[in-house]
Order: sequence, then C-alpha cells, then structure tokens
Amino acid sequence: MDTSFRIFVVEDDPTYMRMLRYFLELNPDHEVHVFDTGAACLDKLNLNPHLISLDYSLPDMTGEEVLERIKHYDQNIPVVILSGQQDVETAVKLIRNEGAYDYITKSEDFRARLENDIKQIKQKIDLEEEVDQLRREVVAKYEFSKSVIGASPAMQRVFRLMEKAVRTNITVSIHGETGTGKEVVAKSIHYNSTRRDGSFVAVNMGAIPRDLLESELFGYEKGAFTGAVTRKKGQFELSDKGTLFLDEIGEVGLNLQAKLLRAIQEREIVRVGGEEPIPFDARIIIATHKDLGEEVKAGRFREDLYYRLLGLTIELPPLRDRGNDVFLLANSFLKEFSKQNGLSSLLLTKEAKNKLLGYSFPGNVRELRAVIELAAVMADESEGILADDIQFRSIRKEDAFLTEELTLEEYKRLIIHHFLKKYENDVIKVAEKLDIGKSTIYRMLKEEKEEVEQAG
Ligand SMILES: Nc1ncnc2c1ncn2[C@@H]1O[C@H](COP(=O)(O)OP(=O)(O)OP(=O)(O)O)[C@@H](O)[C@H]1O
Repeated sequence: MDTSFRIFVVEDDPTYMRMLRYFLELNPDHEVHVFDTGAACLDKLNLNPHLISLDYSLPDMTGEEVLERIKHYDQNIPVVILSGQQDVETAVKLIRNEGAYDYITKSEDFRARLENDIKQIKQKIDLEEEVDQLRREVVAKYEFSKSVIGASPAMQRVFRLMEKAVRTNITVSIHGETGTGKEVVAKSIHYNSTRRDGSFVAVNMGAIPRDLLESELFGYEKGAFTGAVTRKKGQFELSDKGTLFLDEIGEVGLNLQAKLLRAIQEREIVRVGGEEPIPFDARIIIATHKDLGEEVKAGRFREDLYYRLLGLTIELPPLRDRGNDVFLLANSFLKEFSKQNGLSSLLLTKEAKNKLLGYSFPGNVRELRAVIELAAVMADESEGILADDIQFRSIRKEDAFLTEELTLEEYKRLIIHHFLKKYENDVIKVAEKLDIGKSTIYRMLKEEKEEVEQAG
C-alpha cells in the first residue's frame, strides 16, 4: 500500500521554493512535487496530491484562478494559500467562498502553521480510512447474512471468522456435519473478498473416482493417457485469481495428498504427463465433515498437509445448536419456494414451529430445506403450514446409531438409559414402555455401579 503523503508546492520565489521543499522533505513519508507556475501544477493533478501549498501571486495566473481550477478538478483536495501580504478580506473570501483550506502569510510562524495544517489533514485522512473500513465491514456483514442465514450466537461467531477471512488470502478450513452450509460459507467468503472477480471453483473430492482426481485437479497434456486427445486445464488452473474450494478433503488418498502438498507449498502445479511447472494464484478453502486430526492419528492423512491446510478454522455448528435460526431459515426457504412457484407466501403455525424446534435435524440445513419444500406443497394456503405438513423422513439418525457398532449388551444399556432420562428415572414406566421386567433395569444399574467401583 502507498503510505506516502503527496504534497504539491506551487511557488515561483526560489528562496521559498527551496525552503518549503527542504522542511517538507524532512519527513520521509512526504513526497514533495514543486511547480513554479499554476499551469504546471494543474497539469499534474492526476497524481492526486493530499495537499497543495499554493503561492497567491504566480507569474501565469492568480492564486484564486488556480484554486478555482483545482476545486473544479477535485473539490476535496486541501489547498493552503501562501501569501506575501496579509489581506484579511481576501483570506476570508478564499476560505469561505472558494474552498481554500487555510490562508497563511509568509511571516515568521508560517512553517508552524503549515505543519499544523498537514497534521490535521493527515488525521482527517486516517479518520476517513477508519470510517471506510467500518463501512466495508458493515457491507460485508450485510452480504454474509444475505447468503448465509443465521442470527444465533453460534452463527455470529462464524460471521466474525468470515470477516477475518475475507480481509486476507489465508487458507480457510471449514469443518461441519453434512448439510451445515460449508459450501455456502466458502462461496460467501469468495464473493466478499477481493478475489470476487475471479472464479469460485468447487471440487468435491469424495465424488470423483480416485484415479481421475489427479487429472481433474492438475489437468493433463495431450497424450498423457489413452483418451487424452487434447491438453486440458485442471481446476487449480481454472481457479487462478479466484478461490479453489476443495470439499471432502478427507477423502483424498495418500498418493495424491503428497502432490497436493507440493502444489500448495510451491504454489505451482504440473499437469499429468507434463513437466513444466505452472504457477497458480488461488485462495484455498477446504471443507470436511471428518475430524482430520483423527485421520492424521490413524495414518490416513499426512500430518504436513494437515498443518498446511489448517489456516483459519471455521467450525460450522449443527442446525440443532442454532436455536431459532431454524425459523429464519424455514421462512427464507418458504419465501424462495413460494416465489419460484408463483404461490402466495405461507406462514408457519405455532404447532409447526414447535415440531421443527423439537427435531434434531441429522441432515442439518439441507434436510430442513427439503422438509420445508415438501410442507409448502402439502399445505393449504389459507391455513399456513400446519404441524402435519411437516414430515421428517431422515434415516440418518438410526444410521448413525448403528454405525457405532456396539455390542448388543451395550445397545441395550444405551436404550434403557435413553428411556430413563426421558421418563425422569421412573423405572416402572420405562419397564412398561420397553416391555421388560423392572428387575432387568435394576440389575443393569447395579452392574454398572459395580463396574465403576472396580474401575475406581
Ligand atoms: N446458513 C444458511 N443459509 C442459507 N442456506 C443455507 C445455509 N446453510 C446451508 N444452506 C443451504 O443448505 C443446503 C446445503 O448447504 P451446503 O451444500 O453448503 O452444505 P455442506 O455442508 O457443504 O454439505 P456437504 O457436507 O454435503 O458437502 C444448500 O441448499 C444451501 O443453500
């Protein structure tokens, strides 16, 4: 970033010219340009000076005329008039009516006054930059919340991290269960960053067969393998100047991990069948629902690549931890769906809301979207969305339960504890619900107690 403070000195008196240049250049941040005519100064206004010190009597035109033309070019450039004589009337006129920043007579204290003006102008610029930065942040927030819906504290944390991500080029790793919006977040970071004019390229590493993944990512040269009849660019090259979103990074095999590490470290790739390194300039965003740390421990993911990719980590909370965001999202999906299908906007009834809130959404926002779309189809327009219109069809919860692969005895304990919790430790009721004897429950609790005592 250019941090210099550009000052134009318009002065035809050689002594003053030298003196001004000398003391202004004492500050190494100052970039001083000196002109001995008004025309020469006007000619260089495209350099965007931060301040112009203008002698009132120049050989080619009056100071007033130069001032007018400077203000015509850009009324925000501060112009300080330096005059040989004190003329209060002219000073007032120039400052009040013509937009001069100050009027200084070339007397003993003129240097101190000019320095003071410079200080104030710099403070104003700093302040303006601060306001601009705040404005950018507000705009960014607004943009995020347009594409990534959420107001819960858990999502506010996500927004704060996204704000940090958009300001830099740092690698971002997004972790979250399926359907939590990892791709939405990645896209929103891209479109709010300075790379927004480049492409957002998403590659789902889990969806591409392993033997095709390398050529998909790095491209290939003509004749690299049977079927490679022309040269083809890979996703790394296609995302140049933009963002490369590597989804399901945990699915990549160890062989390709080594090549990915090399590419990311060197910032260049080699096409399959090629030799020449090709530089790329893309921000990398990765996403995974797996715990990559655990994958490293299990030897399925390279530790060096893991640290390379970690960057700024965004943990996307599951929908069940986002409280009332479920209504915000549901309403937004309803609005979108009604608009697309030319329907009038449907509202959620209280019962429907309670039903949504009581459900754990193992498929997260993607599942909510499907549930809401179906509800909109089922609902009667005059009644809005009723509880009965909301139908959950997820099988994932049971799946997750079974993939734990416990023993039958362990499953039995899990189920009994679940019911005990639900019925506030009412053993008789639980026995009744599960159709087992009370003694089975008491025996299990006793066994568990003994196990704990033995362990302790
Ligand atoms: N906060 C959100 N606001 C609006 N829509 C969202 C939000 N989160 C997710 N969605 C929507 O939910 C669906 C799933 O989102 P997305 O594909 O980004 O999830 P994901 O975490 O990348 O899924 P996967 O783990 O399967 O790759 C999309 O239709 C997306 O538009």
